[in-house]
Amino acid sequence: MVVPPSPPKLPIIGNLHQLLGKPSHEALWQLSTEYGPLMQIHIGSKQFLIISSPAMAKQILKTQDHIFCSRPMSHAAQRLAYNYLDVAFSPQNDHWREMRKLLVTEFLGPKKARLFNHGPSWELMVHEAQGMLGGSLVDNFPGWLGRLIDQISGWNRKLHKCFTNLDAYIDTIIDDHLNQTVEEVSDDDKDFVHALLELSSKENDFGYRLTKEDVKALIVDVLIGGTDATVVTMVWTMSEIVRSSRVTQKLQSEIRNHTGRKQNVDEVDILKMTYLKMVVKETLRMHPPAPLLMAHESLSHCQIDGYDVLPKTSALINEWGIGRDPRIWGDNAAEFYPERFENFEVDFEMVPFGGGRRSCLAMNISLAAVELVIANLLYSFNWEVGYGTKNEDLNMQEVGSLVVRKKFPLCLVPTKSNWED
Ligand code: HEM
Repeated sequence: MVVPPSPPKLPIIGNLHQLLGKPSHEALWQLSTEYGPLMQIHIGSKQFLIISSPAMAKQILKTQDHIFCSRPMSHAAQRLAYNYLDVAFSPQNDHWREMRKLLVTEFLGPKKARLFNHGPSWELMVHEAQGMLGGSLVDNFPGWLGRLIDQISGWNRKLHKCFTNLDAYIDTIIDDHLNQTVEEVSDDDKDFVHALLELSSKENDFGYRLTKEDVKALIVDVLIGGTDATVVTMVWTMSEIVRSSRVTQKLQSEIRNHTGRKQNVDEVDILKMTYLKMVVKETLRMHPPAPLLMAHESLSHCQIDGYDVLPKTSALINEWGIGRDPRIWGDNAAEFYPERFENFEVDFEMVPFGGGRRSCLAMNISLAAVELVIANLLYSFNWEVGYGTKNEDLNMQEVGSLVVRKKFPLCLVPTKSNWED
């Protein structure tokens, strides 16, 4: 057996001590500069394969996708996703396949069911749930030690409270939908939850009838995974635009030229806006909302680049690090420069939506939503950071591990632009 290079580890904890004190994606990127693009680390008894180059990412997401298409089990995912009834956290199995097909047809298919209205309180709850999904010791230290630490540290109590709140919140979403009368909701008004509830009252086209728990688990995916990642991307995009007057001017003139004089920018106008697409792409290069994507677990033994990889190894692709690597993006890798995509054919250098069987199924609608929102914000308004801070000095600090967002909320002051005069 030839195992991938690995930093020296300590008894019991493995490499845990090398990840403390900074975000995991940063610590892992630093280690990879010493141990290479295919590195193995251990946290307790669990092994992880850390991927830090486009060539190795291609191995996981394409060449050996049939092997790395499962997800690791974790206590938080099991609890928050109703015992893996969802898509995102479910191991590879028949239920996952059914749910994924269903999400694609109901959420992204011709009905293109819109997102439901979350109300004001969802954000905090979602961030709390994402925090829980980042870490239970019992996942990496099975047995009495992990259980004891999770009990003493209060982690179990926290997970229970988080799940109870989330579950109650999802119940209210479902009840609100069930209480609407046929007259109140026209076909055009129906959203994703209406679509799911209809499917729980009859078999779908694939002969499967959704249970209430299935419906709840799919709402969790959209809430915890989808909506937040899309909003986070909008915030990073707007932040990068505002920081650069050059990008703002170039983008505003593209948006206004292609839209002409009307109330709003629409989906058809967007199709012609090539610079806007490059701006969003550049944002995702520098600020992928999921910096390590989601772990892909191997189903069987395989070889990558001459190294042996054992079954049940979790592969983490350091999208954040690859996106900032000067060996790929040149000396200006740290600069927000959307024009780089004029001459850059992206393959596995950028995979902010993952790839292969477990890729994000909402890539196209999410990109379209981000582009539409940004175009409308810049069409009629100019934006200032205000409060005595220059636009170029906007604070860009990050926070979070599963999803990385701006540490400080983005507060901007709009002024109506009179560009038409
Ligand atoms: C800008 C917005 C978004 C980004 C950057 C994003 C990113 C990702 C990433 C990195 C993954 C993991 C891919 C992998 O493991 O290879 C993923 C999976 C997933 N995403 Fe998204 N996502 C976004 C929006 C959405 C939305 C709006 C939905 C709503 C339906 C969604 C639903 C999912 C689901 C269900 C999965 C799991 C797929 C599977 O495991 O089979 N995402 N997404």
